[in-house]
Amino acid sequence: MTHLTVYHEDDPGLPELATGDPVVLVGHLAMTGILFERWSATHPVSQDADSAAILSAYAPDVERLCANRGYRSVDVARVVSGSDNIGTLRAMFLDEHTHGEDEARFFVEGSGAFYLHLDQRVFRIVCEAGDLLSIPGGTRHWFDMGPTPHFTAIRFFTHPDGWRAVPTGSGIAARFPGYDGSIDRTR
Ligand SMILES: CSCCC(=O)/C(O)=C/O
Ligand SMILES: [Fe+2]
Ligand code: NI
Repeated sequence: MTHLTVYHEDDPGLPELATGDPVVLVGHLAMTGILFERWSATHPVSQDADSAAILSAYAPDVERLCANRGYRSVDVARVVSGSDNIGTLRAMFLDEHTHGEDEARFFVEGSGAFYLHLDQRVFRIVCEAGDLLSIPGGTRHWFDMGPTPHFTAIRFFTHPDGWRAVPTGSGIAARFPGYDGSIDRTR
């Protein structure tokens, strides 16, 4: 299940909130301007499905979100056991950065952790299959797919040239717990 942990930016060791309750989670995210929806991720994704097959399986949802929020292109990010350059791919998103457009992602399968740095707080959201998250452009954030990544996500873009990141250079990400591929249900 999707999980939210909220920290003060200066205290990664002591979460202020940790919840897997969807109502609490959606409420907290809505208050901060983050869009979070649960879609049904019921279309099976075979090991060898290509991006076109994945986009076609979710075409109605993809078209609706593009029409409602002005996204103009999509791609599929997929990192699974056996993917090339896993270490490089994980490192690409591990430092705090921003984008000039929304970061809108739908998890078709698997999981990963987003860390959103909002004012003085860090929101850690472990996303799983069926989660749609959209973070406004300019939001400081990072993403950890974990040491043995397994996820497929549809990414929505406004800029025609796709993914572009601006590093903040803050170093904050290294002070927070990474993602080990599971959800910590003890907090
Ligand atoms: C879950 S999609 C890959 C991560 C990504 O695109 C991004 O911008 C992370 O911050
Ligand atoms: Fe990002
Ligand atoms: Ni899988």
